Amino acid sequence: MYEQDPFSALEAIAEAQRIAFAPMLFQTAVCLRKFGLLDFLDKQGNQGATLDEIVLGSEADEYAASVLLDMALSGRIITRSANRFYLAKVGHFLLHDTMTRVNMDFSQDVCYQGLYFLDEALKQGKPAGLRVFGEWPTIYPALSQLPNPARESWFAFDHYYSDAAFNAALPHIFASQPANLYDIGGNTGKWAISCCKYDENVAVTLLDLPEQIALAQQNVNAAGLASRIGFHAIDMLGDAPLPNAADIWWMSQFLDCFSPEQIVGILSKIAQVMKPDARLCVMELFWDAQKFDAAAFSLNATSLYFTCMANGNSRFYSAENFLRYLDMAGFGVEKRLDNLGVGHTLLICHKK
Ligand SMILES: C[S@@+](CC[C@H](N)C(=O)[O-])C[C@H]1O[C@@H](n2cnc3c(N)ncnc32)[C@H](O)[C@@H]1O
Repeated sequence: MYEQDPFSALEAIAEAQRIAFAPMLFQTAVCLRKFGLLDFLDKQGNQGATLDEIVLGSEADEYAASVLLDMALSGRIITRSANRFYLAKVGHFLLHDTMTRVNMDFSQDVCYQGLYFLDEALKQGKPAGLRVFGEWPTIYPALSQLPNPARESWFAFDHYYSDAAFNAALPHIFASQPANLYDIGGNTGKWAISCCKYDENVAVTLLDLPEQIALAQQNVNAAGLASRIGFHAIDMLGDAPLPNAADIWWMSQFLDCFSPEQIVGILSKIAQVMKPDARLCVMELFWDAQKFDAAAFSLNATSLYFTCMANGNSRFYSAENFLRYLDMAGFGVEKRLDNLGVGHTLLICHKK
């Protein structure tokens, strides 16, 4: 992957301008959606629309519509012929594709303002952009308190990616009929609830930071599963002893919240206490395990969210590096399943 320079000189200088003006193109796309221009052009279909018709059919006045439409032409979001504008394929996906919408909302609502501080975050190893929302050392204790729309967009992004993979992972996890499952970094309780619905005999314990547990508890109570899902408030980076009754230690999109040293530290502590026949099941997104270039691009872009907004020292890893961390912590990979859901990898591991 990424071994060739794919562009001619002319293509490369054009590409460089797209990068130089990337914020303008991005904000144009956000506004085209927000002011209803994409929606209107979509409804117009093959008929297209003139500027006057777009002004009447959207929330943009003539000036706003005209600057947005011109940039949208250059961004290949729309086309124009004989004074009529038409939605192009890129515009269609910006409007209708759930993954694109979730990614754009996350970029705009969670990351955009804070990313200005990326250089500071890189130099200090701290999430310097998080200050746009408040004073926290990392985003994790702040998740349930983030102002909207940042909070909603954060959870929509997180769930969009894990939900699809959850369904695909369930049969693999329950093949060994675990009686006890720990959901480490269980967040809102979605996976814990899915497990209890999938297998009526399993008991789940959700381990997360205390701030996060409160939110998960509400969801579990609402699902009527309070008797089967227990909670254990814990900082996995701290010294508190770990419980050790699990047959499965499940971690989904959890270890990407940590630096390599922290990952090896957390996994080593688990290896020390886990039952010999228990399994560690890690579901992660690896950029070098993706089928599509756009997926690797999205993951590498999201790593900068970890740098600037989340904690300043974590990322989406390559599978190549991550497998080394598992090995260093004393785990062997028994089974690797790529391309679950939207590009997840499930690693079923045993203690060596
Ligand atoms: C990206 S979310 C993953 C949520 C969920 N497992 C999923 O797949 O959608 C990471 C979770 O790890 C939790 N977390 C982060 N740092 C933690 C720590 N030091 N100890 C325990 N939990 C932590 C966060 O509160 C959050 O719920």
